[in-house]
Amino acid sequence: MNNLRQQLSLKLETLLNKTALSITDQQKQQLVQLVLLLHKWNKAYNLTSVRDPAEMLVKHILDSIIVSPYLQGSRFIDVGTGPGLPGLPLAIINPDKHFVLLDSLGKRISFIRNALRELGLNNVTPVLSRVEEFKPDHQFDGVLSRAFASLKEMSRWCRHLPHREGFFYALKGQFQPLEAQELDKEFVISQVIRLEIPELIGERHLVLIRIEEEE
Ligand SMILES: C[S@@+](CC[C@H](N)C(=O)[O-])C[C@H]1O[C@@H](n2cnc3c(N)ncnc32)[C@H](O)[C@@H]1O
Repeated sequence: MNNLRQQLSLKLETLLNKTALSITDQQKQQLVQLVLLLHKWNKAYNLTSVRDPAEMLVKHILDSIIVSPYLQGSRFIDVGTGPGLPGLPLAIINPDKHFVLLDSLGKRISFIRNALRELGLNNVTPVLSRVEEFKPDHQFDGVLSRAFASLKEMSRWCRHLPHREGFFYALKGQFQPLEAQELDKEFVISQVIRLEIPELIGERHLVLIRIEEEE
């Protein structure tokens, strides 16, 4: 395991050098620890179809933290987070922001609770709920999602979650302009950002959506 930890640390360093992201040594160790936990619990909990830990670094860790420079505000919710993606890697590198990680599957939330203890993170609240039924005390600066639902479904189901100036941040492969046309009238796409992820084959996009309320 120590050998694997070293290999992953070296690979993470190489990947990060190809990005503009700057993170502390402790955060790098926590990201590697998260991959080791995903690898360890994957068989029992069926957390991800990616089995190879080195591939997890690219497809899960880099793919999550690459969003960090675009986040505006301090309170976020990651809906349909699964094993905490993109929320857990983002929480690791943004200790000053708070993340609610929500999923309707108990096993995935159990994994996240266990990971929080192992990683010593205190800026994350795991929530077991269907998103449509979740009633937060306060609305959020941002609603994150990755591999969750179409833009139309996600925006409808999560309409109650962002505050007036908040954004939806949808992390996707290809961006289809047709998906934008299908959105309900009050949802407006404010930005589509093409993301560059080292060693990842295929396109990645971050779609920012806001709600335009009628006067
Ligand atoms: C394909 S997984 C994606 C997980 C993670 N975001 C990722 O990128 O790896 C979709 C997740 O959404 C959750 N989910 C689906 N419908 C949901 C709902 N209505 N409310 C909350 N979670 C939901 C599922 O349990 C599953 O963990």
